[in-house]
This record gives sequence, C-alpha cells and structure tokens, in this order.
Amino acid sequence: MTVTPSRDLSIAEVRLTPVLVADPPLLNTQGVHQPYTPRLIVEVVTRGGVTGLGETYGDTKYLELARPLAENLTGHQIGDLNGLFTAAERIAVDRSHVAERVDVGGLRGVQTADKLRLSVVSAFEVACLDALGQALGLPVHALLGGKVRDTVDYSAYLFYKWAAHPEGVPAEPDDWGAALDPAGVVAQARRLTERYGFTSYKLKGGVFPPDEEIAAVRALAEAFPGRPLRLDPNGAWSVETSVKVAEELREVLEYLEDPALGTPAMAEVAARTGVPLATNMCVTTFGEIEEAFTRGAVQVVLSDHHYWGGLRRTQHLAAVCAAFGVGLSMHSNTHLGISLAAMTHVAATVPHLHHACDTHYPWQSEDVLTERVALTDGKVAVSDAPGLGVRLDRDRLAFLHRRWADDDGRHRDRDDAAALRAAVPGWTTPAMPRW
Ligand SMILES: O=C([O-])C(=O)C[C@H](O)[C@@H](O)C(=O)[O-]
Ligand SMILES: [Mg+2]
Repeated sequence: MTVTPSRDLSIAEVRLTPVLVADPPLLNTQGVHQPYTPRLIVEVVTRGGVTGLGETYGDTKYLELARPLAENLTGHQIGDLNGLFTAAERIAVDRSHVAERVDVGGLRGVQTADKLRLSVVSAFEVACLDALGQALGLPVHALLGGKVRDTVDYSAYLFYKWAAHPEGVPAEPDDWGAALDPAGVVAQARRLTERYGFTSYKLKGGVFPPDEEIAAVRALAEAFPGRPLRLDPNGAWSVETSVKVAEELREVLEYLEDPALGTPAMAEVAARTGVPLATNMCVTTFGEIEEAFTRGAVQVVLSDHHYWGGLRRTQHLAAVCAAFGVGLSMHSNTHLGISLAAMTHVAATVPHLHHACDTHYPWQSEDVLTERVALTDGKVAVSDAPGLGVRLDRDRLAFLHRRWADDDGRHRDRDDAAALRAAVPGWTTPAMPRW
C-alpha cells in the first residue's frame, strides 16, 4: 500500500522555540514574579506536513533536556507515544538541577530527574497528539477517549500584587494595579469576575502573616457569598498555624492548599481539621501517592500535565485518585494558550473533576496564538476542531523569541527570590515554615 504524503505520520523535524512572556509582579512566599517568564514552544512537524504544538517550562534546565530529545525523534511515529517516553528516559539529567528534598524543591514539590524529564516530554506528547488529531481530523479529547463535558471550569487565581515590577520593567505599570490588602484582593477578584465570569476563587497566600490572609479570604466570602474559595500558602505555615487558619476559615473554604510542607505535616493537619486539604507540592509524582493517600494527608490532588508527564498520565492520575476517593483539581503556572488548550482537552475527559481548574492565563497579556483561548463565564469551551484547535502566530512567536535571545541573562531562568531582591536587598528564599 502506498502512503499518501499527508498520511506520513513520522516526524521530519522538532522545532524548539524558547520565549520570554510578560508577567505581572505577582507575589508568592518565595518572592515575586519577574517581568518576563521563560516558556518553551515545541513544534512537531510530520513528513506529511502537519505541525503539532506543545508548551512547557522554558528555563535552561528544561531546554537542555528538550534539545537532545528533539534531535533523537527524526523518523519517530507521532502515534508512538510510549516510544516517545522511552526516548525521553534515555536523556541524561544534570544532577545539579535535581533536589531530592521537598524543602528545597520549590513550589512544585521535590525536583527529581524524572520530574524534569516528564516536564519536557509532556510538551512533546501534546504536540504529537495535536499533530495526530489534525492528521486524523479528530480533536485531542477524542484521542484521549472522548470528552465527558463541553466546557471546563476555571477558578480566578488571585495574587497579592505590586503595581509595578521593582526592576522597572516594563516601564509602564499594568492596568491591574496593586493588591496588598483585603480590599485590593476583593477589587482584583471583582475585576477578574467582570472580565472572565469566574465563580470560584483561589488566593495565593504565604505572602503576609496568616491573620492578614485570613482577613482577605473573609473579605472574599463577604463579597462573593457561597462561592468556592481556596487559599494556598505553598507550605509556608507550621502545623499549628495551618490548623488555626483551617479552623478560622472552615465555613468558607472549599479547600486549603498546601498549608504545610510535605506529607507528614499535611497528614498531621488533616487529622486535626475537617477542612479538605489539596496539594500540588507533596503529591507531584506517582511515587508520592501511596504514603499521602494511606495517611489521609490530602483530599484533593492538583494535577498538572506538564510535570505529571502529559495528558495520558494525567488521566492515569485521575483514575488513581478516583479509586482512592481523592478529589482532583488542576494546578497551573504562568502559561500561554497552547497549555490552556491542552489542559482543557484533558480536563474534558476526566469524569470526576469536581473542582474548577487553576489557570494563570488572565495574567498573561501576551500569547503565541493567532487568537487567544476564550474564558467566558469562568469556562473554556472544549474545542471539537482537529487537534488542540489553536493556531500559532509566527510573528508573535518570533517577537517573544527575540526577547529571549536578547535577554541579558536575568530572565531566562525563573527566580522569584532574585526578583524580590530588587526591592528588598538581601532577600533569599525563606526557610519553611515561615509562620
Ligand atoms: O498552586 C501553586 O502552588 C502554584 O500555582 C505555584 C505557582 O508557582 C504560583 O505560586 C506562582 O506562579 O507564583
Ligand atoms: Mg498550590
């Protein structure tokens, strides 16, 4: 049988384009977002002439893994996703990028070699699925077994925020203004609601002493009665503080996210409060599930297809959570529309997704797409177009890549503590627990 060119599903080329995207001065327990955040855009081009898109973290340590993987994939079939993961396993990881302890692992838990690899290969998997979907005329959700909903709910991701970056880049402050107290947080939530129709809210905490953050959540509860609310200090509190906050906010919280750092501390908090605990820090790999679930440390896991290793592994995680009666939600980092499209396709296929997903997307004023992904009534409509249903704007991609190429080295690797040092000389990532 002769294969027509458009049906040749082997990989001709993988293009990697690192970009720097504008990010507002959002505060978290480690520091503040830098003016630009690195992302990596992956294009998988088939010999049949179809191009699939993927997106992941763009820091140097991810690029170092993505490059050899891309080079090894010429001739690989885009439908051979298992083979793609085997190819990724062969890529050596620089040990200096690995941290085996949760207290030094940053905001997404322990940074193992496997997790780094998975964070890279996930974007290749998404790009292969996008290409396969386009070649077959099927949406990505259909390749994953089919959607069980037509829209995916997202929550408003609220941040304490400065009006402008301390580095003075870009020169003009954004139009969101500052949010540094309960009134500022409520104003931000109202604005996000007006623009995007959100009906649930998550506040990134661990920035101010817990009493101030309790006051902010109470103010949100008053402003949006009955709406689901979450607070996430990224492990900044002791067990005692976590229990106190949980008890004070028990009437209004949908869940408390990573109040304390690590499974043993979370298990202790969980044993002492009825408020459900969620995590994207102590359960971030399949290996961490057994201890956390058997100890009852978490009631909700935040999936993230980037570091869990793609869309299919996210479905596997969902199945394990369902088997243990643990809820599922979705974590997000600074990301563009390709990631949001991928998040939406996989979320659409997960039956027991009972919490709105997180997304940073409203904070991203820039994108690499010809059309931004629409967030309406707090939802993204699940696309039925072939593949992910998004199109790359090559001029925008080139512009954001030029910013990366011209960068003086300050922004190619996300460093929230370094960004905060511009305002608070001598600042370093705080030891946990902070409070
Ligand atoms: O839910 C979370 O822990 C996050 O979204 C982690 C992120 O890094 C967030 O804290 C941020 O971007 O500042
Ligand atoms: Mg979190």
